[in-house]
Amino acid sequence: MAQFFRAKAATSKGKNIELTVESIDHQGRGVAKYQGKVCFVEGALAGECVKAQIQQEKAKLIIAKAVKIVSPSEQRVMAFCKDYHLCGGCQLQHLDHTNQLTHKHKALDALFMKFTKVANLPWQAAIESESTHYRRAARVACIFDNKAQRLKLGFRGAKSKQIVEVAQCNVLTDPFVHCFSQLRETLNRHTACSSISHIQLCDADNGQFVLFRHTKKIEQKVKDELATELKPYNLLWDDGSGHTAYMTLPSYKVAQLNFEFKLDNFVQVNRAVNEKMLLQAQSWLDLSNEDTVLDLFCGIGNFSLLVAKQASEVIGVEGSQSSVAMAKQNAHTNQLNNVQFFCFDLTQSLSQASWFTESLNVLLLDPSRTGAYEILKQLPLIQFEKVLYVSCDPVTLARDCTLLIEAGFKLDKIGLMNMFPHTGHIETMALFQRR
Ligand SMILES: C[S@@+](CC[C@H](N)C(=O)[O-])C[C@H]1O[C@@H](n2cnc3c(N)ncnc32)[C@H](O)[C@@H]1O
Repeated sequence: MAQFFRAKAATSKGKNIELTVESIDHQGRGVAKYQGKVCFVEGALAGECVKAQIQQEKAKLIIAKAVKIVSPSEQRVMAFCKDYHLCGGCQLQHLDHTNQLTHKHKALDALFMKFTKVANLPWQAAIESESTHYRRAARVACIFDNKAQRLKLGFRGAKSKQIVEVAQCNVLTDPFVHCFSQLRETLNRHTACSSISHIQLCDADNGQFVLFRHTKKIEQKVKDELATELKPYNLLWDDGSGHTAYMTLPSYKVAQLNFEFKLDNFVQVNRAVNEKMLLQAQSWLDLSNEDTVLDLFCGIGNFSLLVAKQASEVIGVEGSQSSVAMAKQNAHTNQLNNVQFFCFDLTQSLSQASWFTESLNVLLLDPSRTGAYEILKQLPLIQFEKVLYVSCDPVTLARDCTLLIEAGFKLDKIGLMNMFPHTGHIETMALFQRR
């Protein structure tokens, strides 16, 4: 076959350009134009003039990072974390807290307009918590640095595998704000800890849990020494075999219900927002003992158990076997007999779903970021009177809502839940009623 010479495209990566930022997108990035291309600028705010460094250039768009703010916006504030510009955890610390919510509203307005053509959304008051010390669970990355002969631990840098060795993190709840130096020093006293690949922190209602994921065997003697050195944390070990021995399960309480979980289950990380979110769901749904609720992506039963207190029957569906087991256990210990849980991959065909019945009349769904398009496309939506969509991704929410609107539902209420202040995450609750 003939071989043609193809010159390499000139790369603009690393080039500094000057931009005037027009708006910010749903991920909190500045949006500007450069030589006819749309340019997304990390760390830049609407109205600012910035010097930015190109990270990536494609046919129609450029990804860049602000390196100098030439004329700052009035909404710009000093980040409260000294590692903010390196750490990938927060993206909006440079935007003042009240304007973060305004930005998230505008982003959703724009996405709903784009996908559903619905304007003037029926906004309700946002659910909020303290803007710092709100995060009860986090994952800490670890790597053994061969050159320095020590275990490094911290958070991954923005879009990078590098570990930023933070000294403290003020979005974590109090017990874990300063845990990093203690963990670093203690683990580095034990050579056996060099194979720890990550650590999960969880500030549950019944204590603080720290799970170490490791790839090589760690002797019980070392684990016992660490348990003493890292008191009062409850230490847990995961060697990748899928079996972690729990003396006590972590748990949280909402409205007199007790939820136990394991650290591989999904739990909402902002305790205050979770509680308000559940109570808002209960109030918006306004269920009676004639309602039969389908709770899709139900996790450990966070919503299912609360709605089971009012509805006649609840069916919870979830893909993680371990979460389903916890959901069943939680229903049992909270003495709720009108709720059943099923393990099912909701991207699969509904014809395989033994849990589906025609008597279901209320739909609640809380999918992960990929949304719920596959299952919404298959469900006979006509049988539902109300749909409550809890979302952690505004793009998939707006996309999926087109299916609900096409099926004859009207958006009745929508509200932000500021689950992750200072980050680009946008969490939303939307209630649809049959027209
Ligand atoms: C955002 S969490 C919500 C969990 C629960 N509603 C809560 O409030 O804690 C999304 C849940 O969907 C589950 N999930 C993700 N993809 C799924 C799929 N394809 N099929 C079934 N469940 C899935 C995850 O395991 C997770 O528990």
